[in-house]
Amino acid sequence: MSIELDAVSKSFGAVEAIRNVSLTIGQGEMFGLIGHNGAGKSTLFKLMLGLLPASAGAVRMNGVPTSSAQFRQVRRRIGYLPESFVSYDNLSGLEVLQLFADLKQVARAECGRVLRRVGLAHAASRRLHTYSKGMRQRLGFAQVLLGDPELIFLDEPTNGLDPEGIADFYGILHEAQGRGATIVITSHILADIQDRVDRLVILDAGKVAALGTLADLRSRQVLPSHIEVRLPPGGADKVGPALAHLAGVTIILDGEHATIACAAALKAQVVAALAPMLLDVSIREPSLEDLFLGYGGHHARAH
Ligand SMILES: Nc1ncnc2c1ncn2[C@@H]1O[C@H](COP(=O)(O)OP(=O)(O)OP(=O)(O)O)[C@@H](O)[C@H]1O
Repeated sequence: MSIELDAVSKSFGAVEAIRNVSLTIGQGEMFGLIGHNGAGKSTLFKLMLGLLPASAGAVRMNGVPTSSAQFRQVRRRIGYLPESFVSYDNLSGLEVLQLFADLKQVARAECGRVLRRVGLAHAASRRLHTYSKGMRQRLGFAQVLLGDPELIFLDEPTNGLDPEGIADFYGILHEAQGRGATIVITSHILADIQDRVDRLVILDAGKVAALGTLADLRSRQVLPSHIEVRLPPGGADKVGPALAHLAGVTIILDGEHATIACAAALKAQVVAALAPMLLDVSIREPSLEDLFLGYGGHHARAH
């Protein structure tokens, strides 16, 4: 399913939570939504789900406006995991899932398969109050998967999951993507999302600060690459002279280690110039965290 936002704005009284956002998410895409606290991520999700009406502009799914009567039919094909998945503590995992199956008009027989898929088969008959945070999150994810949705919205889905849980989770998402599902995901764990989404948008105070693939975002911002080297005793003194012919290179010396920041286009020349004296070298490309801070995510530090 494709999603189209056409000049969408949303105000709550004087607060402009979303300002003139236009973007298209293609069918089968894994799309990331990044932004600091209060940037408007949850509001944008709710607008896309048709849970909130836009103050201006239009949201369409496969061409169907979320404000139209036909959207009820489209909504059946959507799976949604809210930021905090709360359910009935006195029910078992299986009972909770059966409740969701009934609400979604999906056969209850699907519940066992989905519980197995998220690794909860062993705990199906245990009451929810005995579940850990990660198990609850897995159950929330199981609820999303019921009925093989064509569009999956996940708000901070890896909260509470351990590294194995996160890997399982993305494995399942890739299966869904393989059968053509479109996936929209928010995360504060930037390192977690950066190698997994096809494209992403960075929201800043309700506006699109950046939109594209990670490579697009990196190339537009021209952030430096960092080359970290280990040198033999006395090597540090030779780094400056060896790189003197290259413009725009910053060198930080720390004993036998040096970090050289330079434009991506200069990496090979820096390494070649230092090659005779290198004991070890590693290159760190700008991370999503670096991009996020550069595109306005610095506000996140205040929270
Ligand atoms: N129902 C509401 N009434 C009034 N203001 C709201 C409402 N919902 C959101 N806002 C405001 O809209 C802005 C965007 O909030 P939103 O929850 O979308 O941000 P977010 O990016 O999801 O933040 P977080 O990362 O903290 O969950 C904030 O200033 C928030 O206070």
